[in-house]
Amino acid sequence: MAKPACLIRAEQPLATDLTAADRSTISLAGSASSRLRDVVFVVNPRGSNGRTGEQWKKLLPYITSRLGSDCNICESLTSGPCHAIDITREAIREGAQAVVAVGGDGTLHEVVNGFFWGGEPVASHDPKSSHKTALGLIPLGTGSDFARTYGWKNDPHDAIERIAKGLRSRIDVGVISGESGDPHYFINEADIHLSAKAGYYASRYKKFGNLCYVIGALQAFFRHQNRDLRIKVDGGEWEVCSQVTALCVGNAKYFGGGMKIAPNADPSSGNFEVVILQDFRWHDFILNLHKLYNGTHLSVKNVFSRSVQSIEVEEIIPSDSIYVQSDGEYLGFLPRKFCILPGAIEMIC
Ligand SMILES: Nc1ncnc2c1ncn2[C@@H]1O[C@H](COP(=O)(O)OP(=O)(O)OP(=O)(O)O)[C@@H](O)[C@H]1O
Repeated sequence: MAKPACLIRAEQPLATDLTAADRSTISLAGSASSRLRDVVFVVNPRGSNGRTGEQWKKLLPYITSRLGSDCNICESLTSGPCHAIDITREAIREGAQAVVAVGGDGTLHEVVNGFFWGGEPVASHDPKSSHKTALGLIPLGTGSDFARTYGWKNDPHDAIERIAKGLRSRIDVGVISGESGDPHYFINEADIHLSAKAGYYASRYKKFGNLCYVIGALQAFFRHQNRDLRIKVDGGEWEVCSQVTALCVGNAKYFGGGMKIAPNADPSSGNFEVVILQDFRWHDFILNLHKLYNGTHLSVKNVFSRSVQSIEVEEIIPSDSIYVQSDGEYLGFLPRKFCILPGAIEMIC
């Protein structure tokens, strides 16, 4: 079975102390003023197959002119997977007004994980500080699925206007715990089995844009076997879910580059929408693909949806053939429990 590219462990003590190199990646693009609050832009130059970095270079002068009189613009380019987590933690500790993820869902996922450490929200070093750091997003990824729930396009100018207005809304965050108990956070979707395997393969074909998800799904069906799982919802009794093709825990509506998998999910509701596909074959997937994209698949035979605050999942016969991803990032283990943290982050919406 494939190994995850990077395992985010929010309790890793290493992450508390940033190296000088980490600090130096946060640079001020405008003229810094101590009166103004910092807005830290965490940019993945490799997002969308390198297009994010190119777009960012053109965007920075506009951001400086649009926002520079109200805040210190801090630019921080990530050097590789997981770097965005450390940058975010450091920015929050230094009292940033906002940390803005610039890239796709993977970058947003890492920034969200940077809002937590040791199972707790990260706080400013300054005990007198009363403000909370907000999360912002300039969606510039391949799928940019989280943004779709809000109707946001990959249009950076719209995103900059949202940041300029600065309206905040509390949104829920999902927390995943494995056997070791190390928490791992997600903001969009966590999903198990076929869809996660499809996402894993899709990541190899990002140069084809959104088509990567269809290629990934077709490849995932090759040698795919549905699995019997048991689930426990909101601490109730264990229930058997036979022949599960995919189980999706939606905090927001979309995954896989625009599939509206959890059409009733709302990141401000305090609940996940869990959608379970059972006993699907590749031809069921093809026949219902248009319904998955427009969110009308809940009426299809063997598709079940429910609103939950927590769900525990186990394989009835343990195997190492179950793929799991959170926000499109491959996890590499079947976590025990998915719980909602209501209103855990203030987002610039
Ligand atoms: N400097 C870097 N070099 C290579 N990979 C990086 C770098 N910085 C971040 N990454 C990794 O790139 C991955 C993908 O980035 P991102 O999600 O921004 O773009 P995307 O995959 O094109 O978009 P989407 O996830 O919306 O489909 C992230 O998971 C992150 O770990």
